[in-house]
Amino acid sequence: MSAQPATQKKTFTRDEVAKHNKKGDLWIIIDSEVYNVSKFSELHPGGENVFYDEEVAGQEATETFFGLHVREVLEKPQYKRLIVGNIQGEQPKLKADPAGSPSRVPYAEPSWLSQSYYTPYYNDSHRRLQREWRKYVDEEIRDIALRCEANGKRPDVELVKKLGANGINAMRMGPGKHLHGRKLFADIKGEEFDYFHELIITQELVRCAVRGFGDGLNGGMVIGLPPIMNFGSKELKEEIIEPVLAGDKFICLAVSEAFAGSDVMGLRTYAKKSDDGSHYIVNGTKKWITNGTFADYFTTAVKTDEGFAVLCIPRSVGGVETTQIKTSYSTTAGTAYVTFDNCKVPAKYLVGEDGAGIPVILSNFNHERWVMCCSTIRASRAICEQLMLWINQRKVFGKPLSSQAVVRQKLAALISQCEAAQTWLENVTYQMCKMSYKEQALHLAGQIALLKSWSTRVSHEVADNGVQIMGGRGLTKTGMGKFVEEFHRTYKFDAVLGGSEEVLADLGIRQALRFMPENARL
Ligand code: HEM
Repeated sequence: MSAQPATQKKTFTRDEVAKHNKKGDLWIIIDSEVYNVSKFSELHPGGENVFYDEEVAGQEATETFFGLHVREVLEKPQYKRLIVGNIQGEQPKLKADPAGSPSRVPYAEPSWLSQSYYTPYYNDSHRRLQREWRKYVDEEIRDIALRCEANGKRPDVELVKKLGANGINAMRMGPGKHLHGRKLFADIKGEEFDYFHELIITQELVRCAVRGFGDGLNGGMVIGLPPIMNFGSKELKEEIIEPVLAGDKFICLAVSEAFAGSDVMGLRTYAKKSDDGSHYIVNGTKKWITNGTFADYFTTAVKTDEGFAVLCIPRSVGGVETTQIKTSYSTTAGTAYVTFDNCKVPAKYLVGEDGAGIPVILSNFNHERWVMCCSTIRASRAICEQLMLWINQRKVFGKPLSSQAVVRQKLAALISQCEAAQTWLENVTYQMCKMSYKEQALHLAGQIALLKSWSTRVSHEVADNGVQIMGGRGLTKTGMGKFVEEFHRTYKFDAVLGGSEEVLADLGIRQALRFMPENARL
């Protein structure tokens, strides 16, 4: 039988396929589907020769294929076109589950999403949000995310506007009055929205495994808008909040400088109030400002004659320059070096009181750190899923990698840490749901600091051992190890940003010492 045109799908016996085993007439079988690779073999990125092996040419190549490629290769239209038919009486068994489905790989989902498990925390509205948001992320966001991550361009403004229209941008700001009466994604009621809903939004987005894009997609809003919402004047709120939530304007938080990172007291950016009090003249620089390259507003920590203050500086006042910083993640995050050069900022852009800027900046730290815990813990789990898939399908010395005890030991340690981290996170989230903002500041600042500090230690273990388990592929930007490579290159962001691992560990213990009973003795 001669090679069929790619469009004509037929059924074949294995004996028929076996006859197409030479250059110019070359077929292989993958997952019961017959591929005509006669022409493709010359273009194959893995080389032409691999196809002429007698165990490959005209033969069943499923296991060989999955030892070397990710499934997504077969899902690309240019390769789907190579299919000429099926093996008689057989059906594909290895197709991906539909978009939005829960993963069936053990430990790939937090236990509340695993079959047969119960949970005290999540109700029907959480489950509805999770189902619909995962589908949306898989179908509407993932491809854009992969494209932007690769080309380094900012996330599509159209997408941000869609997320404004369906309520997601507002939901990412956490529970509160801004959600009451608003139309929200998955028909969640603003009044019932709690921190578990927010956790779901954050954790599901992380599954795309594109760290730069994740921060690029309004990361600046998540940390830059709360000071306006909590401390801004009525006029400021009216000017900024809705346009940002709608995706018409972009905002970022500008605190860290080349001179000062976690050491907020060392900031040098200075805002000099005019004699008539009508405006400030701002001079200084800011560094590592997420979304800074495209932000319209900069929620900026400054020094003033009164001490510290926060000014929400519009780019439009002039004198604001932003340049892209190249970091270890994609430039899609819009990370900027910002210079303020004699910016004349009207006094109405003061957020809170002049001289009382520190509480404005500090007030959102717990929430910001908790969001970072949500994402780093979920990203670590996603990597464990990749590792489970890898050890299951990769063969070494003729046996699956999973047959090596040392590999199982490593994975056991990683999965245990991910499980423990998620459980701790859910406990903290539950406390947040029960406590007022003030109570959270008092009782949870230390807990959240310790949780974030430990979560990024877990990420470190996952990244480090993930590469060891994947080998060279864990250091390669394409192919089977690409998510492990990306995680290994970017997990440190969470360990450094939002309070470094060591500073937070220390904060956790210092907070605890404040509560030591006076009569505590060994
Ligand atoms: C329809 C069948 C096939 C298609 C569409 C295909 C496609 C690809 C693509 C796109 C890559 C580069 C992407 C990546 O790094 O994963 C690749 C790499 C490779 N392929 Fe294939 N391939 C096919 C079958 C095979 C078979 C049957 C073998 C082995 C006998 C093979 C061996 C390789 C090797 C060794 C590499 C390099 C992998 C690496 O660098 O880790 N391919 N293939």
